[in-house]
Amino acid sequence: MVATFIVGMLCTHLLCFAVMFWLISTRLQGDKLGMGAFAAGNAMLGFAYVLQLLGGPPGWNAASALNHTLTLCVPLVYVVGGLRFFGRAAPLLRPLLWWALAYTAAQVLVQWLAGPVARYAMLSFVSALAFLAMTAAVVQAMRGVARDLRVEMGLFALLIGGLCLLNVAKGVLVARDGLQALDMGQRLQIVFYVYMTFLATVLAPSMIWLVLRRLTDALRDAAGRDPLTQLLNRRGLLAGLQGHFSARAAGHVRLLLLDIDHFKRINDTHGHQAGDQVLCHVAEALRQTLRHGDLASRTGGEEFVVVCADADDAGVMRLAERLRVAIAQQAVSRSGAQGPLRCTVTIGISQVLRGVDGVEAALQEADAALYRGKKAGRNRIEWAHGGALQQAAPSPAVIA
Ligand SMILES: Nc1nc2c(ncn2[C@@H]2O[C@H](COP(=O)(O)OP(=O)(O)OP(=O)(O)O)[C@@H](O)[C@H]2O)c(=O)[nH]1
Repeated sequence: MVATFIVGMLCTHLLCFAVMFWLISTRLQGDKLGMGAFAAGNAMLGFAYVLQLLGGPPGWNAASALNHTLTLCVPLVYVVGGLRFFGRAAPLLRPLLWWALAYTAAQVLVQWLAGPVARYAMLSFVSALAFLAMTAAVVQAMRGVARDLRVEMGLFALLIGGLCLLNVAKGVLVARDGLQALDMGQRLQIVFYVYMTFLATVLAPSMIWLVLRRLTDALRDAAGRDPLTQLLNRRGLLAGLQGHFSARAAGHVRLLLLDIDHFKRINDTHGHQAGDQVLCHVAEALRQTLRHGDLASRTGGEEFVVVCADADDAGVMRLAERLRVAIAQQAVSRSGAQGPLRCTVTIGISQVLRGVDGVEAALQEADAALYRGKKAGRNRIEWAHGGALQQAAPSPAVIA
């Protein structure tokens, strides 16, 4: 009676969360974060328990065979959901059909050759193997794709590992005591159902928490990025600087303010679309040239700010020069049969910055230096404390 009540609650729980996962997946556009697969997995497991409740005592019939196949398909469906959550394009329907067919055939064979006890023991041992593989996969993910979700993944590994052990114990009991070990009133069965209910109670809300985390991270990231170049915007730049200075071993930084030369002329001569391509070209040059730990942002129309971390004067100068040359030398990639287009930048470098409080002042210093560079002929680098350290080779700002 107690076991029947627990399994009834478990079914309700699994089916309710199946509906919730499905509803979430319908609200997500593009990346569904595996919610469709998790909904299917919950629905299949819930249906398997409904079959168990309605099917009566263990034995060989269609409901029991379907129950076993469904139960064994669920780990596969959850694995596919997990892969999709982490951005892998994992197919579901075809592998699921093959797996269901293979396991149903194995059931018929084992039932025919060794009888029902062997078939039930097989379900427990194969389930244990599947959960062992899932635990190993979750632990592996903690070192790779799920590095930012270590705590959550650790909890999942622990819970799925427990399920693996319970299945081993159940398989051993079935092999030793026969089908009576599966009586719903047996102690291990009750422990099993309570554990499953606990899992369903903990794992389903955890999944929703993970989706929420992913969505809020994506929102924060989008709010801090420039949609055209995918570099940070001003808000992202400030957040990046805050992150840098809040680290215990944070060193000083310098700000490099880059402004594309005669950008208005590029727009006027080649059109706004070409202007946008030039902006993307500069952004790409920044991405390719900067070191890990430096930050690149587009803070205004044709204005970029680079944060150069922990470098001495010579290092900052080398970086600025590499940027200037990279932008000037590579032609802007343009669609269609248009001729090559090049651009140059003028760069102003701020004094050393040791905390976020000084950002506005540092930007003003870099801006004043940049202004001097523009006045002095463009395509050059100027320090905030005066004096051009690099006189650029004269080159036309735009060669069309
Ligand atoms: N294509 C494109 N143009 C933009 C964007 N944002 C601002 N602009 C244009 O950038 C131009 C900036 O021109 P100016 O500030 O006069 O500067 P400049 O022509 O680069 O001259 P110097 O900086 O003195 O070399 C303006 O024509 C803006 O319309 C954008 O997102 N895309």
